[in-house]
Amino acid sequence: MMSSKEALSLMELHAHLNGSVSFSTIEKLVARKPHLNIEHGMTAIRSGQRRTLDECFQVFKVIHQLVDTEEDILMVAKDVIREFAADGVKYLELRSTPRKEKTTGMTKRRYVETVIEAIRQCKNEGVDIEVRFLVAVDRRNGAEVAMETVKLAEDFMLSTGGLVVGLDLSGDPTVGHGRDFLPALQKAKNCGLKLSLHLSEVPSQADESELLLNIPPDRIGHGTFLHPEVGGSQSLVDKVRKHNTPLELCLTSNVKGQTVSSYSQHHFLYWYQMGHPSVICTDDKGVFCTDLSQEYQLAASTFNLSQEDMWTLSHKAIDCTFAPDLQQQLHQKWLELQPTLFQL
Ligand SMILES: CNc1ncnc2c1ncn2[C@@H]1O[C@H](COP(=O)(O)O)[C@@H](O)[C@H]1O
Ligand SMILES: [Zn+2]
Repeated sequence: MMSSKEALSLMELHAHLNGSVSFSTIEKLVARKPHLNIEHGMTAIRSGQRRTLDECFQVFKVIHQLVDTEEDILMVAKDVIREFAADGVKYLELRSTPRKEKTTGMTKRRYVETVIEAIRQCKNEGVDIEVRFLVAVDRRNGAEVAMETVKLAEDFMLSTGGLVVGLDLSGDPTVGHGRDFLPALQKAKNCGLKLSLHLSEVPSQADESELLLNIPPDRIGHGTFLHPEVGGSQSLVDKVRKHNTPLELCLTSNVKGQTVSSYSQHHFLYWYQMGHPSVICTDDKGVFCTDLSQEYQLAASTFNLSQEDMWTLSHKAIDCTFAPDLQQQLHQKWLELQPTLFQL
């Protein structure tokens, strides 16, 4: 028996920086920018509330208005890192879209540098968490920007001593087509960046997923509509299984964003029962008002998982990180805690 949920060590592999901003950080940002007249109801989707995915993307626009200087980015990133650590997360892969803000003079390069600075400061302050960064490509910005972003990510991968580990493809899934991003994604892969791609987050992306799975990516975000029962196909499932590509699964995000009708209908069960690498993640803990330990509890209560099943789930996530240099030390950490968790 495990004594308390805090005792579980966790791995977070899918967290968008600006979607992870907590209520208390939003309050600090609002105090910095009272003229924007932004209330908390505009930046988060509370318990029991649902939004269309499109409405979720409007929420990100509001948060971006609040987070538009280097100082904001530094505060937001440090707060988010500390909050994940307080929740028991020992390894965090943050992802974020570099943004240029004309009005404040923030450049994309400074944006990434500031996130890296936040990671370094937390490390120096002794926060008990390892953090790595994925540079995100927002599909709404098109192929040319994607290629520039890959160059930026490559530069930072080389200059940060391995803190930048990969590239993410995200943004409104109903905008654009994955084929336009193939050259950028191929280039990223060839230069050693790991790829995590949001795939089949909405129905009718089967063609795109088929194409992007050929790269192949190193991990898949959501993959909600990959399997045949929900309009995907066996060929998509076979591709994912052939490469043993881990899935990053975000229960509350999908339920609140209404791509999944209820927790019990979540595709976690499909992949988990198959024994496929499935990693529970938050996606946007601020916007969806959750945290990683809550997502584990939800998975446990919905799918009847024991404490030991949860430990195994989080333990297996170690093999899915983009930081192979840390895997041995993380395994060690998990094994040291195991006897106290289960009183072996
Ligand atoms: C809900 N499902 C989702 N699907 C696709 N992309 C998402 C997302 N949730 C977040 N993002 C992506 O992350 C950005 C916010 O963080 P950053 O400014 O990059 O730190 C959003 O603008 C979107 O591009
Ligand atoms: Zn996501």
